[in-house]
Amino acid sequence: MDNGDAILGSEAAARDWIEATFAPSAENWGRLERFAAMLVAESGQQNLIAASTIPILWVRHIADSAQLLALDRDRDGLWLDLGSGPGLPGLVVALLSERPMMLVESRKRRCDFLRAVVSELALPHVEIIEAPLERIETRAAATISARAFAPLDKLIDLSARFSTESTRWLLPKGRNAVKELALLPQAWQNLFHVEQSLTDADSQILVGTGQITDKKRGKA
Ligand SMILES: C[S@@+](CC[C@H](N)C(=O)[O-])C[C@H]1O[C@@H](n2cnc3c(N)ncnc32)[C@H](O)[C@@H]1O
Repeated sequence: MDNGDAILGSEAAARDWIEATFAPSAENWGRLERFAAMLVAESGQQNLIAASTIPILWVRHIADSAQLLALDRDRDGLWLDLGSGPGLPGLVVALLSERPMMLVESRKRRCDFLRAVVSELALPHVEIIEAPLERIETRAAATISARAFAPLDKLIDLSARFSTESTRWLLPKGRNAVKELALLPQAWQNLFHVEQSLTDADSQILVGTGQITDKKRGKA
């Protein structure tokens, strides 16, 4: 992916991009369609996605999530999705790859939805942790994603303990990506670069590699 790639401007373009990029089997396409339908249906019951985004679900949520997997291809190991909500991006990634996926979400009702999807779509590689991130056991994550979870500084404070030297950070940050990055200590900034979002011309994704420690913040 580079800045020359076109922005996905329609639902058809989003589906085509997913097809071309991940070549999902017919069974996995069916699962992805089912997840999309469950997401729309459940949005009538609880506040999962903005109603205005339902007509553009494949661009705004499905491809927007899938593009993170495209930034982390050919790697394996635990993927930790923080503040997963209805499974964005975590469940989309889990539907397009076999990476072990851990979804961390503190709200019970959202976790009920996640459990319903995992059960109906039979996704044994997905684990749902219903708890505040602050309270979960530390484990080494190969990839950490977080979409609309917290301001960058807070997000990193909460999640640094899951990182190792090889952790890939995938943090969609909308139009404030560069500004938020600039507020971090320089040594932390150095781990990241900025990728253009494929789904929104105004949005960017912070992509990083490495362990974040207090030493890099400048503390002893
Ligand atoms: C704005 S939503 C975004 C959900 C999803 N990532 C998306 O992009 O649609 C943020 C989610 O983070 C969850 N959350 C907030 N603080 C949390 C914490 N400390 N630990 C775990 N989940 C948290 C909320 O319950 C909510 O579902």
